[in-house]
Amino acid sequence: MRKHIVAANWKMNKTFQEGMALIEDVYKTLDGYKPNCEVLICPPSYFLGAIDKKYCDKLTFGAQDCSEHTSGAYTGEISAPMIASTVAKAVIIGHSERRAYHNEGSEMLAKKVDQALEAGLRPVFCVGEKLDQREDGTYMEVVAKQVKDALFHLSDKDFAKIILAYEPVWAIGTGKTASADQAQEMHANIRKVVAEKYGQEIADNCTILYGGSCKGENAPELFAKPDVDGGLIGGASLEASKFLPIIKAFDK
Ligand SMILES: O=C(CO)COP(=O)(O)O
Repeated sequence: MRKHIVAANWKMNKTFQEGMALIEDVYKTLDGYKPNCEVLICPPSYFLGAIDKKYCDKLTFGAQDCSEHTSGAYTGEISAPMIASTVAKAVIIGHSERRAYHNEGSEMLAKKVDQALEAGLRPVFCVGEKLDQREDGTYMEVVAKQVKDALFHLSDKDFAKIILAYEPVWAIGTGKTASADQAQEMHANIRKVVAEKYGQEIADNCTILYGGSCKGENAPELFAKPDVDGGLIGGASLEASKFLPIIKAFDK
């Protein structure tokens, strides 16, 4: 059966001290409790080298982005091998905020995915339509194209390492969640697109997360859908007490 994951994307929030305290808080809330999902925390990259390995028995860690280059004169960039030299085991790639504010398109994202895989990191690859694409009815094609253009050069073996995250841009940080039916419709279509290229078994094993105003109140309904395998959580991951109910949504 495919893996269920609840992932935190802290984005550009928390000072170092606040971040370390939040990791400790999340860890403590899991004391004496075994989640029915993997709990993945993606803080700003500069935290990663300082995270104590003791947390890794309950939490996994990841970065929010990596460079498309391996090393060299790219001031301010952080490479996949650098990330992989810390506790991190995963990296978010193609978040809509990177696509929008840093002009990241499929060609660049394909290179980032290659870098991550080469370094032994699991890419959490984000896709999602904008509001006008939802409204004009092209959202299925838009998202299918994002998946194909950045990922379909991969071998079966490499594609099997990809975690997908469907994050409708209109639902991110807006308080407007996709309904569970809207998420299910999209996730099922993504799985179909993957199956057409990589076969049913790889598609059935592919974890597809939902992201966009996911919180404790709506997570149980979203995660109950057959093709929704967890969440990629922004705002509600910034406090342990708000994050825990999302993790617990898999207990229901
Ligand atoms: O972008 C997101 C996670 O990557 C979702 O953010 P919010 O949960 O704040 O809407």
